[in-house]
Amino acid sequence: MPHSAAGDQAAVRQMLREVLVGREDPEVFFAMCVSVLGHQETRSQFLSIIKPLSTANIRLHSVLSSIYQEYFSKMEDDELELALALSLLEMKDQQISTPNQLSLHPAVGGNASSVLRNSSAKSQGNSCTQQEDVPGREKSAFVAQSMSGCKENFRENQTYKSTHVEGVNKSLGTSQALYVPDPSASFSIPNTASISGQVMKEGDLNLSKKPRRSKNRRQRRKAAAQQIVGLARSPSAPPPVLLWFRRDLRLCDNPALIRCLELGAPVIPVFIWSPEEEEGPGVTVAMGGACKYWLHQALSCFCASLERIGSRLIFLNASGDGNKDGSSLHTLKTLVKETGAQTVMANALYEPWLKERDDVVFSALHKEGVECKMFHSYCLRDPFSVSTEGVGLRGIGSVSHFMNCCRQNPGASIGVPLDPPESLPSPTRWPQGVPLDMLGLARMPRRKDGTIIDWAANIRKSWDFSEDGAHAQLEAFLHDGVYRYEKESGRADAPNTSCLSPYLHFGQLSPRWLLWDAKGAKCRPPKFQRKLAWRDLAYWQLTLFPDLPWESLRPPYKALRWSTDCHHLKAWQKGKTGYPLVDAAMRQLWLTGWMNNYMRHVVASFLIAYLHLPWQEGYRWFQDTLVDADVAIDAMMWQNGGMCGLDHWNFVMHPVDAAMTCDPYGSYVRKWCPELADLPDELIHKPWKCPASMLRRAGVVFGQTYPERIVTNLEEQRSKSLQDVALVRKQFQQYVDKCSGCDLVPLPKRLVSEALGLSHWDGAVVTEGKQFLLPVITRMEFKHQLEDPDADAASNPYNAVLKGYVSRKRDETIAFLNETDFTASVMYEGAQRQERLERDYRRMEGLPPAPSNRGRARRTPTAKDKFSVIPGGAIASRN
Ligand SMILES: Cc1cc2nc3c(=O)[nH]c(=O)nc-3n(C[C@H](O)[C@H](O)[C@H](O)COP(=O)(O)OP(=O)(O)OC[C@H]3O[C@@H](n4cnc5c(N)ncnc54)[C@H](O)[C@@H]3O)c2cc1C
Repeated sequence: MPHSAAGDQAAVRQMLREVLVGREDPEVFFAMCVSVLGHQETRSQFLSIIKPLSTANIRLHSVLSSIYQEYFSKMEDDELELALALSLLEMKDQQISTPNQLSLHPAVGGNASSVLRNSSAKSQGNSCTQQEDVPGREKSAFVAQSMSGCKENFRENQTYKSTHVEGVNKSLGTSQALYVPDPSASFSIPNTASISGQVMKEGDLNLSKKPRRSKNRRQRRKAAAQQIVGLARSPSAPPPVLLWFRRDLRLCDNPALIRCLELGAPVIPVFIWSPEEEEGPGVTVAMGGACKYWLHQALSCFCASLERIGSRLIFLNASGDGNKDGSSLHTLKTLVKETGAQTVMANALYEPWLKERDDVVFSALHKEGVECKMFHSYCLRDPFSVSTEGVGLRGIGSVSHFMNCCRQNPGASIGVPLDPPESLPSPTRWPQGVPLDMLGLARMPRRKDGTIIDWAANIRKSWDFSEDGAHAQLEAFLHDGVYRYEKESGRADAPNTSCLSPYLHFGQLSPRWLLWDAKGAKCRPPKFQRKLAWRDLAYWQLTLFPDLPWESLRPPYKALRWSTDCHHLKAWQKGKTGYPLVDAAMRQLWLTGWMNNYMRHVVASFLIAYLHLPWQEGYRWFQDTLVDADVAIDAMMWQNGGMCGLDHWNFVMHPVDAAMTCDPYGSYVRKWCPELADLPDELIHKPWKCPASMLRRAGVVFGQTYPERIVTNLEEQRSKSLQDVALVRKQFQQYVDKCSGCDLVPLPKRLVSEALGLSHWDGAVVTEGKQFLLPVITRMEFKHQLEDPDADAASNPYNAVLKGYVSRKRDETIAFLNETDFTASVMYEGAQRQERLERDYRRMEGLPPAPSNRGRARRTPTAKDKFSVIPGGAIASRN
């Protein structure tokens, strides 16, 4: 495709429209202009290109003008240095391009650096169609793509969707439709990350890098362009930057990482292991066994990713040799001295004790002349900036209230996900770290005979711990599970949820990236998108109530009579309660480090409402065994389940009724409790109802092959739980609102200030020790129970035990089925015996098998299937 200046300008205008609709950043756009038009032409034409904006979008016009001014106000010297750096880069690039590649694609002669430096270089006749065929030559393809008026190829390659935006086109003086790129469009990008005056290493050009999903290409182009801007701004070799990785183990959408690149300095990625700091002041079990194991694997994968882009990850143990105070601050100070770094960058964490640690570290380093920058990316909203202003406190704790707060006080925009860098400039000398194994994250216990107990073998089999694994999981979900998410995310027997929680927890996937992809997917269940709001809500609550992981928020509930039966606790932990659904879930947790949300509700209800064990026990076990154990989410959920959080679960899951809904054919139970595999579907969730002959045939012996139930009278247990709550509410009436009957919770100072309309906490108004009490969401059955604390649960009209069926009619049917299930099971057994005899007879006589009885064939569950519907009412609408 011949090159034309008109074509270049058209491509630039096209990009400008992208900026206007917010799909591209002004800085990126400017960098594109430089690469497409060249230095001189950008200098002479840029202002006229953006002129239409001076009336249509004054703000954007002024942003672009100032970028232009800043760039061209650089002194001659800077430009010379930049040119030198780029030509070194170009030389190196040519050296490592194999002759094969060049001869295969003779038309591809230039690269981004030469184009940047000299606009004439771009006229070497690149073709858009060549881009995918040129391994390691993406720079040229990128330039070709953005230039030459190659609109046809441009569209062809990118599957553009036509979206007409009249006003915008008008302001750009064109009648053309505005094209919005399909997120799945493919782009090639330049390999340009280097620092001025520093020769790139081979690894920096990343020729061998596994191509990422095509969906990312547009964004990768953006990051690369940002690097161009960075290059232009940092002409001399600066001291290295310490990039402090914590729970942001990813290359994609990592603001601190991209910001480092923009500085144009060598980057030293470090990871500091400091378990005491992680744990914080209370009992958080912030890094349980499964999490540590995941972290170890994730660090190993991330280290490999960094190596692929020419860098590495330095591991440091805060309490290692020579670091007596065992702090991250001490470790960083030492590192600053050793490397001469003058900047430290990181992405923020929001656990209050970690934020406090970070504040201390950054202010101490700052005092020593080190520039420190913290970026936000762990949640969609910075939890410290979410405010109730304009919304009030009514309904606090619910996700709807939280979303209202975010809507009312939007704060900084969520923005567009950032692309991964293609390379990372490395320092001339790396500091010394320790091997990853030395952090002791994946250390396994040993038996007396010295052999290792590899408890993580199944976890290893179940997960891909890498960032690529996260993206593959996301993609798989958006192609399949997402279509069933809205109605069937509660199914235990089908993978209908995203299984992304550990990746989100360790920052291998950013919530913004997830949101962006979920919004771009064909099927966008609002329920799924709300899940990310739940996640943010948990962090917000933790910032408001730092005691969340260990102390009940509702004061009376601290006095609840909890059971101390450690046998029950052990049985629950090991999946030996005698209730197949609970056992299956707890065994899945132990073996894989995960279970879905519905199952977490089931086992939590069982622990709290039926075993009366304190919610903190559940929280701690989850923290130790979940690979996604997250102090904020786990604590919020267990507090709510434990009846003392800001919100109440308005339901209790019955271990058998829930099973009929989430595992109607028993396949989930068969998988995790194989000793029950031969029981029929109808009775697999209640083996104690099986006739002895059936148990015998299935090889089930209670107390031997499968445990006896640890509690038998569930209704009685439930009533006791309800009565206990009524008792403490009666005892601590000062925490029950007389008008509404709701529980009252002491408000944290931050919320008091907001309620009083103070923009900052004012010590003079909100005095220490003075409690402000707020009525919070309270279960109807608790309010009712207060009238007659000794009444049993069955007589409470608001009884929160979910039957697992949507309508009353269904409930009645099931009640009937429950009553008759023994008779039914005996009849079923008779029919099966008949079938077996017939089968044996035919086999003996050499007859073909009997044609299958169509009426009996197992149906594939559908949305209309009574078992396919997750419980309605409370849980469906609340999640
Ligand atoms: C008692 C209990 C304890 C829990 N402990 C944790 C925990 O330690 N860590 C954890 O990540 N989740 C926890 N959850 C929430 C939820 O069960 C998991 O996030 C979910 O099962 C993870 O699977 P997924 O990625 O397939 O979820 P999806 O349904 O696909 O949701 C996508 C993402 O949204 C977020 N999310 C989903 N549900 C919730 C929720 N209720 N609250 C906050 N964020 C949510 C998670 O990050 C999840 O990965 C807990 C739930 C309960 C009932």
